[in-house]
Amino acid sequence: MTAQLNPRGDVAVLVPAAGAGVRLGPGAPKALRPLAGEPLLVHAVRRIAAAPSVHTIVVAAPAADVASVRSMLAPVAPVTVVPGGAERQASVAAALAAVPAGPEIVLVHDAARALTPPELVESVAEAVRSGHDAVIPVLAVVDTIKEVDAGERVLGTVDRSALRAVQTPQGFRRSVLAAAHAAAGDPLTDDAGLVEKQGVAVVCVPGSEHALKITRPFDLALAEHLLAAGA
Ligand SMILES: Nc1ccn([C@@H]2O[C@H](COP(=O)(O)OP(=O)(O)OP(=O)(O)O)[C@@H](O)[C@H]2O)c(=O)n1
Ligand SMILES: C[C@](O)(CO)[C@H](O)COP(=O)(O)O
Repeated sequence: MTAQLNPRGDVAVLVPAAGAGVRLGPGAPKALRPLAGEPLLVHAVRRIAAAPSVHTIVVAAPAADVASVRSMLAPVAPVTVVPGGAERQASVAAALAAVPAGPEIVLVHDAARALTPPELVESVAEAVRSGHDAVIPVLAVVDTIKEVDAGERVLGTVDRSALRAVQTPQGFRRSVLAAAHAAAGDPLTDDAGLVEKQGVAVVCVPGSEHALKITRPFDLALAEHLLAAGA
């Protein structure tokens, strides 16, 4: 059954899904690879669509797969699909350009974080709604972190108490994200980085273990187990 989005919602979610997935190994573009029999992108969009505040979803798909992604997502939720770019940043910019008038909160969410719970979408959106210009979900860093030189010799141990591992969805006041992308230079790995460069304060909210980014084969295996356990 196709999920209905909320016409009175105030949130647009951009879903960059155009990456190759090199670190996952050879195969189809990562967002189209199966997890428990369905593409990662289907899992991701289903969870976004279940968040009550979501008004619009725009997916940036691999350019060669736009038509097939449209057909694939039609039974899941009403989405707009645009061709992505060579870098994540370009994919996000393409999706942002396709957001209709209305939503004043924009979230950017990796298709690769396919098991992200709808509650995290809502908590990031609510933090923006409450007055923050830019919000990122984070987890504490659990390993000891070493700084090393080019020869893998340890230079020192980093104080991890001030470090955070950053997830998506990242949430922004729409005008703030648009201005950051309009001013963007060399590609950065996340949208909060662009906003930081504009001098905008970025605040953290608690992330979710289920929002792991499926990057390497182990992550895919872990996601299979999490799904089997009810994620
Ligand atoms: N040109 C790109 C590159 C990445 N992404 C998306 O950005 C998200 C985060 O990127 P990552 O998980 O690192 O994906 P890949 O770039 O595909 O991974 P790799 O570096 O292993 O190829 C993913 O949902 C990916 O599809 C995108 O839309 N367009
Ligand atoms: C946006 C992101 O998922 C936050 O952790 C991450 O920065 C994507 O970067 P990657 O280099 O494509 O893994």
